[in-house]
Amino acid sequence: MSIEFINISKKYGKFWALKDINLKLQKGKINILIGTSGSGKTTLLKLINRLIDRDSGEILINNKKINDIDVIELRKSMGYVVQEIGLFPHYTVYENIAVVPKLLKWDEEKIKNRVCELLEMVNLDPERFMDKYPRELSGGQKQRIGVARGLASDPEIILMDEPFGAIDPINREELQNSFLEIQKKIKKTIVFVTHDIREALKLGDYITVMNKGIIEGTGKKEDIIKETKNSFIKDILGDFSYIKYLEFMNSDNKIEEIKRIENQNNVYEDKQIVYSDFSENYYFLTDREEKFVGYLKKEEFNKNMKNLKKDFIDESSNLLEALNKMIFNKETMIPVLNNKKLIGVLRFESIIE
Ligand SMILES: Nc1ncnc2c1ncn2[C@@H]1O[C@H](COP(=O)(O)OP(=O)(O)OP(=O)(O)O)[C@@H](O)[C@H]1O
Repeated sequence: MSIEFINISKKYGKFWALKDINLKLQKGKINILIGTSGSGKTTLLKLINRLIDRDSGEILINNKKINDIDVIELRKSMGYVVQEIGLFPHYTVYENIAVVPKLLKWDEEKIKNRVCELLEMVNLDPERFMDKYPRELSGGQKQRIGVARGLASDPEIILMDEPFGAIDPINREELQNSFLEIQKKIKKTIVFVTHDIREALKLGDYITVMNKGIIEGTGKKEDIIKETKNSFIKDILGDFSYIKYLEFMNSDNKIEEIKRIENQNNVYEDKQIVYSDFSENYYFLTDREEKFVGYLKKEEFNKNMKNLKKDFIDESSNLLEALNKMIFNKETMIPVLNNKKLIGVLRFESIIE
């Protein structure tokens, strides 16, 4: 579901918390709102589920004005995860997660299945945790329950206000990783407030940078990273050099195809298949199941297999890992695997383009 803000303004007394905001958030993506303290991020987020009402302008969800939707229905249709977690202390983990499904009058069997599924999704054993009370959980575990609760009714939109803000760095990293794994499966429209640039770059597909109630810039993460004109955005990015950003980007659309060299079959060992890159600088060997074995420069092929290089990156690796391996191997490309199978190569040129 897309979310669109049209000429949205919000005043607290005489103070303009949001000034004429025009913004479209992307369906099925993680949309980050980042900015300095007091820039209006939380206000913008809470306008979406009408915890706060706008003074002027319209917010559209799937082209429908949210002020035309019953406010309770609107809230039931969205997940909401906040930093303070807000778990009910006298409810068990099960009861906390089941709040919205119960409001939606799901039958008990369906709720139970959903709670178990969600606990597994956030890496907590349902048997062990279902009947615990919030006071029996660590901060990181509570936050996982908070995320599970936000996802409970399988809403299309999930609003997250610094959900990992209060967690120590190690647990935070782990939670962010699980969250990315979950989002890969569920592909929800997520609006995620943070003031942590690392978190924004790690999690965001799209990033909106806010400052004093206005939007300084919005766009795909890759484009925000390359921003050179807006000094506020440059300041937010801080002393991150381009090489550091590579850690937050993956090889997605940069993988180059390879071609199978039919007549080279069995040249080396009868169990292997040969591929090359399109410019035929390298030859790649796989076994009969197409599992990667190694690669060589073309001129070395058939000569000396002891020079066979075995390094590769996984499709999900970030570009910094890829670059590291290239430098280590003194090569300008690295094979890319998915599930041990060779799917292409990544070149140095495509990292810097
Ligand atoms: N209920 C309120 N009454 C008066 N002023 C408010 C109220 N809520 C927020 N503000 C002010 O509006 C501005 C924007 O607040 P908001 O919470 O949206 O900022 P934020 O970007 O989320 O900040 P932070 O990162 O510190 O949470 C701030 O200056 C804040 O003091």
